[in-house]
Amino acid sequence: MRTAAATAVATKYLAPDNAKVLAIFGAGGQARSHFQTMNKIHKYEEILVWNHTTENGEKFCKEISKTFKNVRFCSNAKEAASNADVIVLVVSSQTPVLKGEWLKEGVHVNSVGACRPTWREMDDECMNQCELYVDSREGALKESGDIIMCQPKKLINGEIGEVIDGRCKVDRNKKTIFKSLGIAAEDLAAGHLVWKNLGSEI
Ligand SMILES: NC(=O)C1=CN([C@@H]2O[C@H](COP(=O)(O)OP(=O)(O)OC[C@H]3O[C@@H](n4cnc5c(N)ncnc54)[C@H](OP(=O)(O)O)[C@@H]3O)[C@@H](O)[C@H]2O)C=CC1
Ligand SMILES: O=C([O-])C1=[NH+]CCC1
Repeated sequence: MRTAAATAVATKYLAPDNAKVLAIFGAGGQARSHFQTMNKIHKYEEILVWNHTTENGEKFCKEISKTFKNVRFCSNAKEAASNADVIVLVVSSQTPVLKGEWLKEGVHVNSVGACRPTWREMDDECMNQCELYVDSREGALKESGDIIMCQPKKLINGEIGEVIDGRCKVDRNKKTIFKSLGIAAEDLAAGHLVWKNLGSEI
């Protein structure tokens, strides 16, 4: 849940205010936790799901349709991406699943998978069309295959912490990416919440 909470915070600061369509790429554990947190940021009218196996994608859609009616499985990744205002990539892929040529104006992409220096989930065109924000510059330059392998080399606009405290200004009309890799501050915040809510039980 802490990863999905971090994505939701990044989306709050980077995505267009009037986001109506969410696309989730992936149908595993992170897809489920992101479904829960992303709905707290925007009131989505539709959720589109793409997964490389249809069976698991449809199972995920059926599950979330119990609490969110307007959800649809797309067997074609382009269809999901090109209609979305916000995209969440939560796949264990080593090669790009999202292409820049599919992106809508002003879209915000949360890239949560591809956490190894040799793994990709976005193609170079996607990287180069978007303003790039990360959780940690140091981590991103060592761990993100999408950043390390991108040609031409992609510059990082800022860390999400710098956006939140106002040091880094964002133009929400532009296409944006939040590259998430996970940082210790998120674990500390999650641990603190658990501790606080346990209260007198411990
Ligand atoms: N940024 C961060 O802080 C964190 C990132 N992660 C990363 O998020 C990603 C998802 O994690 P999680 O949901 O827990 O993993 P799961 O194993 O639960 O789900 C993985 C998803 O990726 C799909 N998938 C597997 N192989 C491929 C492939 N070759 N191409 C496209 N899709 C594929 C699976 O589909 P199917 O099941 O149908 O095969 C499934 O939908 C992982 O890469 C993980 O490392 C995880 C935690 C924290
Ligand atoms: O921070 C984290 O827990 C992880 N980051 C990449 C995979 C798991």
